[in-house]
Amino acid sequence: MSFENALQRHMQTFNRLPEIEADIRLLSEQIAATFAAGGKLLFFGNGGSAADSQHLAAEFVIRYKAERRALPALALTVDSSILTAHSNDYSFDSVFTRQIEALCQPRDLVIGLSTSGNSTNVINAIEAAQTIGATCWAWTGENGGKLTSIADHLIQAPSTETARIQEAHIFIGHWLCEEMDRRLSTN
Ligand SMILES: O=C(CO)[C@@H](O)[C@H](O)[C@H](O)[C@H](O)COP(=O)(O)O
Ligand SMILES: [Zn+2]
Repeated sequence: MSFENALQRHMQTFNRLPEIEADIRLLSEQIAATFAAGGKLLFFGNGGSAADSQHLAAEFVIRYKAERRALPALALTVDSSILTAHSNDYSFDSVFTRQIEALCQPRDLVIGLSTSGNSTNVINAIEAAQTIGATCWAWTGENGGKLTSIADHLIQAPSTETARIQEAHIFIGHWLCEEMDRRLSTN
């Protein structure tokens, strides 16, 4: 794909983000309510979405732009001992499920990122979190895959291309951080 073509596809995806603005705003309200109630955010995904998970968890725990209190968020993609022990002894399909069982509480909000919507370890972890009673969001592409019929709520980035979907996901994540700064800023 040429540079111009990639940029055009990126712009097309971003121009369509207002189509899902209501979903993004609902998530923002739910995240604020989760923090207010003493709950935490749990992020997970594979590959680029694993990177997005830890990137966003860090923004909440450390800071985005404004000074505000530390916000509780965890990425289930970062502990190499947990990831390797579970995958070696059990299965990669349940690598996030085990951590959900250990860490997730009913008042938490779970965000599983999967551009295809079909990654088994993401699906299994969302189902485990639903059993616990947490609120479960899936961030996918516009097709949404299997997660469309499983997650409680969806952010369906308006593209079918993995890279463009990931670019939209990180934009949405940053806007959510922006919103938490606006609500909780102390300066
Ligand atoms: O970053 C990329 C592609 O841009 C890849 O690492 C990509 O995230 C991986 O292939 C993932 O395994 C794809 O999984 P998913 O998004 O379909 O759940
Ligand atoms: Zn990537």
